[in-house]
Amino acid sequence: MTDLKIKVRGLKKAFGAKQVLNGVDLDVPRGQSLVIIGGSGTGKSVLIKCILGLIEPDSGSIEIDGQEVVGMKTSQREDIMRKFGMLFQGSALFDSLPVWENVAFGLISGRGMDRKSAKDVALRKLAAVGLGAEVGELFPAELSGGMQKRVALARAIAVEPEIIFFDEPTTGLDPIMAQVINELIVKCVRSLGATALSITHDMHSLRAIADHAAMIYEGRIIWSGDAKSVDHSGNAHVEQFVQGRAEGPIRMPVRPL
Ligand SMILES: Nc1ncnc2c1ncn2[C@@H]1O[C@H](COP(=O)(O)OP(=O)(O)OP(=O)(O)O)[C@@H](O)[C@H]1O
Repeated sequence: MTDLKIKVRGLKKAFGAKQVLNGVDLDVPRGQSLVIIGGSGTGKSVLIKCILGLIEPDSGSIEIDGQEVVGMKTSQREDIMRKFGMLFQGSALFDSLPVWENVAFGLISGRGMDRKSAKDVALRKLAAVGLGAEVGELFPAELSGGMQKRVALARAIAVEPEIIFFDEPTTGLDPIMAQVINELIVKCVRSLGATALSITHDMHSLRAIADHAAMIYEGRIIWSGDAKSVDHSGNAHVEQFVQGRAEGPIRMPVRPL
C-alpha cells in the first residue's frame, strides 16, 4: 500500500445552489509532488482551502498522516497547520515589512523564535532561492515579480514544512523566470523531503515540478496518474486541457454577448 501524506475521500462543498466539489477522491503520496490541473472555476482553490482548513467541507474525509482533520477542534487544527507551508498566487507578501521579516514571519509569530535567530534563518532561506542579504533589507514594492516569488518561496520553506502548497506558482512570470521558479521549487521541496500539492494552468510548470498529476472537472477528480503520462493519458478531457483546444468534451460556460 502506498504511504499517503494526504488522503481525500468523497469531499463535497456547495456554495448556495452551486455544487463546487462533488465527491473528490485524491491521494498525495508522502514526499512526492502532485499537481492538480483543471479549468478556471472548477474548484481547485476550494479543494486546497478545505485541506488547509480554511473552508469547512459539507461532507467527506481529509486525512493528513492518517489523521482525520474534517471537524477537528481549532486547537488540534493548529498542530496540523504547523506542518504546512504555502506559496500563494500573487505572492501575498506584507508590504509594510522588509523582505527578511516577511520570510521570518512564521518563525517569529508562529514558532516564537527570537528576531535575531529568525533573521539568520531568513537570510539562509533567501540565499537558497538565490537572493543576497542586501535583498533582505528591501521592501516587497522594490522587487520585481520574479524576485517576489522567490521571497514567497523562501517564506514558504522557512518553517521547514512537511507539506507545501503552491497556488499558481508561475502565473504572471516570463517563461525564463517561470522555469527558474520551477527549478527552485523542485530543489527546495527535495531538500526538505517535503510533500508538495500544487495548482497550475502552466503545463511547463507541471512537467517541471510534478511526480503525479490529477485533473478536476465538474467537482470530481476525473483522471490521475504519473506526470509523465499526462501527454498520453487516453482521457479526452485531459487531452483537450493539455493541448489547450477549444473543442472537446470540456464545456466552458460562455455567456452570449
Ligand atoms: N467563499 C466562496 N463563496 C462563494 N462561492 C465561492 C467561494 N469560494 C469559491 N467559490 C466559487 O467556487 C467556484 C470554484 O472556485 P475556485 O476558486 O476553487 O476555482 P479554481 O478552480 O481555483 O479557479 P481558477 O483556476 O480560476 O483560480 C467558483 O465558481 C467560485 O465562484
